[in-house]
Amino acid sequence: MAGPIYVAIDTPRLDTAQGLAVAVKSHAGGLKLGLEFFNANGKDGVRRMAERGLPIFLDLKLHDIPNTVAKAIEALHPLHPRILTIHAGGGMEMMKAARAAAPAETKVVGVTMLTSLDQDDLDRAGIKGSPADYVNRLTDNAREAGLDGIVCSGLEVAAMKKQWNDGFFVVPGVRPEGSGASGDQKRVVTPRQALDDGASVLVIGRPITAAEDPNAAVAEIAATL
Ligand SMILES: O=c1ccn([C@@H]2O[C@H](COP(=O)(O)O)[C@@H](O)[C@H]2O)c(=O)[nH]1
Repeated sequence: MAGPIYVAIDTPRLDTAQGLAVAVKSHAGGLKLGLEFFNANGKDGVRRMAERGLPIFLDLKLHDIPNTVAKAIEALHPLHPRILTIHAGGGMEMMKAARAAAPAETKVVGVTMLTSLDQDDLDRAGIKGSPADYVNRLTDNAREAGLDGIVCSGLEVAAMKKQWNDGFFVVPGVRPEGSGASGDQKRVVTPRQALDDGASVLVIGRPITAAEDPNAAVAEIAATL
């Protein structure tokens, strides 16, 4: 892997996505494609992005019954994603089915608590305890189910790494020092902090893709790591 930064290419436009891939290529470790891109461009779009030569992280956050998730993952086999997300809240059987359905070379990681949520969101959902407690419970389940790792915020990654040393930790909600408002992200840390605390991969989107010069933006972030 060239580096820990996976750039979130969140656009429905294939030409824009390809332009961004070219712009960030020398400092990115991979490209993260999510629902916005996948729903607009499908598997062919993913193949076109893979032609750029960077590993592909398919962030589809699958969340359904075990059979449906397993079949959905089988349908993605031809794409050979390096990383694939499911929701850790989908239950033990679903996570086991997901891991079993994915190729060995794909890291299957469980989204614990979205970085756009905070304590208030947990309270409203009737979930007891703090974000740290909730992430901890779901991480234990993901590990027991045989997943490769989890998605969590940089606020939790140090504690999760401590208890799961060889886990694979994907950290979104990353904002460079002094980048101002964090928008819809509520649990946010800097790239340096996330990496120091044990992140395997940093997912960074808008601070790079919305910059006037995405290449300069990713280079600047990479220089802090
Ligand atoms: O908990 C999560 C899980 C996934 N994401 C995804 O990461 C990127 C973040 O983009 P930014 O522009 O850097 O905020 C985006 O694609 C999300 O779908 C997340 O943010 N939090």
